[in-house]
Amino acid sequence: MTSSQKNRMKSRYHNAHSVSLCAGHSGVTGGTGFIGSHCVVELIQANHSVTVISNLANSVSASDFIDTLCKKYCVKKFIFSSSPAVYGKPIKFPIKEEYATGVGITNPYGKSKYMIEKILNDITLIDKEWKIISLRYFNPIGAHPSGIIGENPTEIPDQLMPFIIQVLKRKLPYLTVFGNDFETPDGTCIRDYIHVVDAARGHLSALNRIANGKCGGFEMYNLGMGKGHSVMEIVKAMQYATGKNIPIKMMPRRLGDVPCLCCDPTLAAKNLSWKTTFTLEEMCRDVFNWLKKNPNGFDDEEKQELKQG
Ligand SMILES: CC(=O)N[C@H]1[C@@H](OP(=O)(O)OP(=O)(O)OC[C@H]2O[C@@H](n3ccc(=O)[nH]c3=O)[C@H](O)[C@@H]2O)O[C@H](CO)[C@H](O)[C@@H]1O
Repeated sequence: MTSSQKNRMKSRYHNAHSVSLCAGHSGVTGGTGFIGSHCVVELIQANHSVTVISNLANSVSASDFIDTLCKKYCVKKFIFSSSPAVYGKPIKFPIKEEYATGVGITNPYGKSKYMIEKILNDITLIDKEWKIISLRYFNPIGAHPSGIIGENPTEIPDQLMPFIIQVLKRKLPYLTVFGNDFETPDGTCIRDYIHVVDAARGHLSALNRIANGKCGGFEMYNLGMGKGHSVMEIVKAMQYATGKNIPIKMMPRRLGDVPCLCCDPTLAAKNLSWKTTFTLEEMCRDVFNWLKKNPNGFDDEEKQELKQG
């Protein structure tokens, strides 16, 4: 991997973790791209092998994206980075793609994902040239097993694993556990965690489906292990992987958190020939490996590269 390729992967990782999962797709044939979360947009432009990454936060709406960017670059086939948040507060588990979306969504993030999915679905109904796969990936954690790419939180993170990383780095004194009174075995929320490499593989599988002409229009897939782990199980697994104590402080529930989000990944297995390959232990192992190799995140490497000119 050249240094510029590595930098591109890194910048995607910094922009939004969902977009980072797209790393390594620049070899994909033209006309295919991704819309990541937080309005980070990547287009892989037909024939020119040009990757345009624009952080368009707050400056572009979904309809602007379609009307201007997609039409301008002739991109009618892409992967949309969606979220299980579109399911709102599901009543049945594990969650299947056919379950209702849009009902009881507890946060604006989930609402925007839901609305964009609806717009994209409509587009594929009107114009059959559009082929869009929406990937609802559950909770991606981990790092590349090489230890070259990993999560590098710079501020106080909102999400669980980045927060634990900051505690392990002693940048934060303890992990705040949001609620231990949920209707789950240990009272803490259950999520379906997947390794970032599995999530990246899911993108490749989805791209292959589109490239092979098998995508019927707008399709959506759950990317998850099909097995949930509670916040306390994640803490214990990280303690085991690192051999370090992770201090915790119990706090009230966080607004919008649902007790359990755990998927049925059968459809992805059937249509995308995709399933997870990493265990929770391996996710934690790779986070720790990344941390050991990069105690200052990307900072040291960037300084080194600057020195070398
Ligand atoms: C509301 C929201 O934006 N949901 C997104 C968030 O899901 P989640 O809200 O499930 O992810 P998260 O990592 O923020 O939280 C996971 C679990 O850990 C708990 N927790 C989290 C942080 C912390 O400091 N302490 C703590 O206890 C939290 O209450 C939850 O039960 O991220 C996912 C990807 O990773 C998806 O993109 C979800 O759509």
